[in-house]
Amino acid sequence: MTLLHERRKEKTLSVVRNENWVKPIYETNGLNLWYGTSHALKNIELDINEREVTAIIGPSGCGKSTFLKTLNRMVETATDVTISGNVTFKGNNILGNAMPVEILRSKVGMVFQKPNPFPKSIYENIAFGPRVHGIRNKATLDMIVEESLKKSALWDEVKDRLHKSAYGLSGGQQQRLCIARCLAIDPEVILMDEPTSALDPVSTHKIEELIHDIKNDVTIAIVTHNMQQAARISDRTAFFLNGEVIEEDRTTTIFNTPSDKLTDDYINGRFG
Ligand SMILES: Nc1ncnc2c1ncn2[C@@H]1O[C@H](COP(=O)(O)OP(=O)(O)OP(=O)(O)O)[C@@H](O)[C@H]1O
Repeated sequence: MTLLHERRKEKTLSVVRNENWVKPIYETNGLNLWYGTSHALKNIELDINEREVTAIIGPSGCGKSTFLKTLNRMVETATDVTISGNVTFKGNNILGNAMPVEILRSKVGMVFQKPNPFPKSIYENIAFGPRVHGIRNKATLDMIVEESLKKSALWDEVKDRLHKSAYGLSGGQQQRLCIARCLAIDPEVILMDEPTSALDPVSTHKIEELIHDIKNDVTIAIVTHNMQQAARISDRTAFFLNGEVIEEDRTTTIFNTPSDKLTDDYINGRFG
């Protein structure tokens, strides 16, 4: 039995005993993924707990983004991808069309490394998702736009230019706009793939504060190469290496007393 399997068993027992009770929103069991013949994810057993921030760390090419994208079915449908195992969202299997992509993505937002606002106004970027979900009333849309921009700490900076192009915003503001766009559909989860790697330290700090502010309402899984960032913002951390989860635990444990030497070596900069 691997360390992870032992941990899972321990966790199940502690849930049964109601100790350190956590509720996974995503559960992955025996998840394997191949790009052609290249085995990118190997027997992943990793939960994402509700209303926690889970950091996914590991060296380049170890499968972090592939895992994250699997959670909203972004890779599974690509040509030449083979996938096996289970991924459940709130107890329901999401793989193989078991849950339509539109339903899943109405609950799970995604933020990428490079901000990707639509070529529309700031207002229209935020109103787009709610409109797709059938909201037409202007007063309601105005309220959603304002609330989403306030939650993403952007309102004060853009309230006088809501109908100007989103492309006129700085990179950091665009990234907060993309987070606001996710928040506008009232998601249960936001998946973030290196959301600050293209940003300066001040913008990075604002995004980290934003993550801290919204984490009571929304579950966050974040891929990051920045160890300090993972330590600062996450509750749990999973360390990936060569397509496997080597170790996952409370972030304080991973950074202070990791169980696996590989984790220790990675977080202390001895490789990767
Ligand atoms: N579309 C694809 N087709 C073929 N191979 C892919 C594809 N996407 C990723 N891979 C391969 O799968 C492996 C995992 O890639 P992935 O992008 O998930 O790693 P990562 O840990 O996120 O890397 P990075 O930190 O550099 O972004 C790598 O070997 C990569 O080359």
